Amino acid sequence: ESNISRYEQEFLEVSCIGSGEFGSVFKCINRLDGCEYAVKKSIKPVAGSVNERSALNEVYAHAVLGRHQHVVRYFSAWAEDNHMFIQNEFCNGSSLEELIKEYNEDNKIFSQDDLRTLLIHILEGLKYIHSMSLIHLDIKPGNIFISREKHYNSINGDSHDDGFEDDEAEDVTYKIGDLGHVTSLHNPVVEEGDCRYLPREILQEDYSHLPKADIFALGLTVYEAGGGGPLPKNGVWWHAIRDGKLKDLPQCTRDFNDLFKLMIHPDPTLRPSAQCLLQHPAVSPTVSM
Ligand SMILES: Cn1cc(CCO)c2c3c(c(-c4ccccc4Cl)cc21)C(=O)NC3=O
Repeated sequence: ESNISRYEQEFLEVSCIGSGEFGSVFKCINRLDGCEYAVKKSIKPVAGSVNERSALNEVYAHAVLGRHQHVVRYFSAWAEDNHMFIQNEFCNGSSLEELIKEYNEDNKIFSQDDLRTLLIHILEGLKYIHSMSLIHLDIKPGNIFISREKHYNSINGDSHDDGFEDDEAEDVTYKIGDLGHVTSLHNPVVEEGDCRYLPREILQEDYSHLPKADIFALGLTVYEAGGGGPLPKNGVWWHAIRDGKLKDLPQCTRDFNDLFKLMIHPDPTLRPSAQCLLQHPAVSPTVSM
């Protein structure tokens, strides 16, 4: 019957985990499989509007991008009673934006190794997205979600509990989410992302090197996680960054700081690709045979 909502039928709503002009995101439990999901509920966009294109883009992108460890997994999308729903993988460790806020409040900083892990995970995700001739166009801390898995490896196999939690290891996985700005490399329809992470060439409507816009945004995202934020939305400092000027992060080496400058280079052709950065000595130190 039309008045029974699929959302209510299939999901138990646990809590609201985000809301904005886009709509609201809920942590839900699927009544059939008992798993947790993130379900975004938004007002159904007007047919033919920019919002509809963006909403359809998101679902097309998820459908094409299938499954990758560093891209938030998509399960389903549907429309009912003037709303649109998209059901994604629930990442239990909140967003990078929230984690950066916590670190700032607790006066903690990401170590260079933490930054390297973040960089590698998102580069792997971007390498996959770009390999499908797609561009994300809104890489930023608020669109990077974290999954944490606890592993209990029994130390040297003996069963007695020495009372220390050292047998608890925690794996953190960073995932690219929110594919609402994704566009195709070949016939790009650019919906600009957050201006704090936007390279100058996109503002000037030069779409000839779109994958490098994601590299630029990732460079500033990792820089911000390392304590380089908050990033300007406009003004003199916004332009200084687009001229390639970034203060060094004190916890990082010369090489790592130079990596940020390379990723945000004013000339997009001089920014390395995701594939190239993954082989950069400062990112994955080459094993000297
Ligand atoms: C605000 N917010 C908080 C979270 C939980 C992070 O620990 C979250 C998620 C998503 C999304 C999301 C973003 C864009 C489109 C659809 C969804 Cl479900 C939003 C999320 C998503 O796709 N998966 C999430 O975990």
